[in-house]
Amino acid sequence: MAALIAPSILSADFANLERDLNAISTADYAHVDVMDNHFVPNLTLGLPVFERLAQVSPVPIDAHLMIEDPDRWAPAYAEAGAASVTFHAEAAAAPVRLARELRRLGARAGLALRPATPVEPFLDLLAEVDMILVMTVEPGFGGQSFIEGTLPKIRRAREAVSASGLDVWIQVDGGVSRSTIERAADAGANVFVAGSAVYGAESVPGEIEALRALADAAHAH
Ligand SMILES: O=C(CO)[C@H](O)[C@H](O)COP(=O)(O)O
Repeated sequence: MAALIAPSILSADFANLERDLNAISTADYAHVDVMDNHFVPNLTLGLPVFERLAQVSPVPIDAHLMIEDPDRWAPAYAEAGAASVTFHAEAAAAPVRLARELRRLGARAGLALRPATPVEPFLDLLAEVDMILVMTVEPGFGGQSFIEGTLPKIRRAREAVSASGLDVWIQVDGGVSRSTIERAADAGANVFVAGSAVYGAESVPGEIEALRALADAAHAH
């Protein structure tokens, strides 16, 4: 299981998004956080900006929609060119219908869970999604500390995916850094979102490589 690194542009310079996307050209994905100030108490960007990011990004875009009513809005992000669109289980009215629609539009479908949302109700639906995002902080802001209590949930999700024989990715987002990535990888995550750790580093490509190496080494144990 190769570790995939998805730097979050929430920690980029919003006046220089194209430059800061080019800075992560060695990453596997660019993680774009869409926040509506309703589902989370923060506001980032919407479709018009997203469409341009998808056009100029050197790497595929992994959209994380922290918005209400994703049933209505998420398909447009797939149409705008997102390689992967992740919506929140707590916000979706019909998650299976929405995941099927995203796949029909050619995107990977991701289901996100806030730290307090259990994964168990969704384990029978693994065949309907391409990725489970276990939030390792409360969504809304970068720079928070990793919630260690989410590790058992990552582990249970990985065990269920392995038992199913399906290739469902498990992503972690929030507080991922050199000091936490190994524990998340050991618990079974294979896609790692990191905002402040990457964009705050002295060398952005160096940090991407260091995170990837640590996660790969943890997987190898
Ligand atoms: O979804 C998020 C917060 O809700 C983000 O992806 C956030 O950018 C993670 O940042 P950091 O790596 O600094 O914790």
